Amino acid sequence: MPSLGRLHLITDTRPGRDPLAVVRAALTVAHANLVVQVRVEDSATDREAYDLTRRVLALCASYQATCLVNDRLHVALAAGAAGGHVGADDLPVAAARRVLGPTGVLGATARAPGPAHEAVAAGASYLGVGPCHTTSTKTGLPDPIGPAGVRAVVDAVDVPVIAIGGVTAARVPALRAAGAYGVAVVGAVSTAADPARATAELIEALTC
Ligand SMILES: Cc1ncc(COP(=O)(O)OP(=O)(O)O)c(N)n1
Ligand SMILES: Cc1ncsc1CCOP(=O)(O)O
Ligand SMILES: [Mg+2]
Repeated sequence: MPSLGRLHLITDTRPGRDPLAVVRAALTVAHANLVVQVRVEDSATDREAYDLTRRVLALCASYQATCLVNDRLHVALAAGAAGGHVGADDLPVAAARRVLGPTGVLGATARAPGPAHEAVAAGASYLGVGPCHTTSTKTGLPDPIGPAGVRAVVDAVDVPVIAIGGVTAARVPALRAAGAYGVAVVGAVSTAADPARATAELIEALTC
């Protein structure tokens, strides 16, 4: 597998957002450092998820950036994405690995060392770990684990750890110090007045 990008931009498809404009802006700054994860609302149809993924893939191709699909691995495969991301309500990691095959990029959500170890043993290529901080993007999450919680997972696995949840450029140094390989964001880029600038600040914090 080529090296994983360090900035994961998760599409924001809430009403009033323009996910493709945000992805376009982020790509002009982050290039191949960007992983775009296509995440749609649960109420979206597979056709909508597929169409958005195809459009994101077309944008990513010009920058050699990676495109993954959240939850819906059949959409990932049908659209030609590099892989997908699963959590507790999705296919189990071992089943997801069978769907994607040995070379697909497979992310799994984990919040603690035990489940993290199990996810890697079952075939996860990377882990999404959080929520690290309070987020308003997703409801129903457990309490934030903070950088110390990230460190506990990092110490338990040998795959890249992507910190998620309330991540901002200002919070990246502490997450990197805790061993995070990269970060995943929705709001920090999607709700920024200038998404390209917000992306640049995140990349700077991730690579300095
Ligand atoms: C990089 C990354 N980490 C965690 C998640 C969350 O996945 P999940 O727990 O399945 O929740 P939903 O995103 O499906 O609501 C993620 N998507 N990406
Ligand atoms: C999908 C998801 N899973 C844990 S936090 C989160 C949302 C992260 O969004 P933001 O970067 O706006 O906090
Ligand atoms: Mg999920």
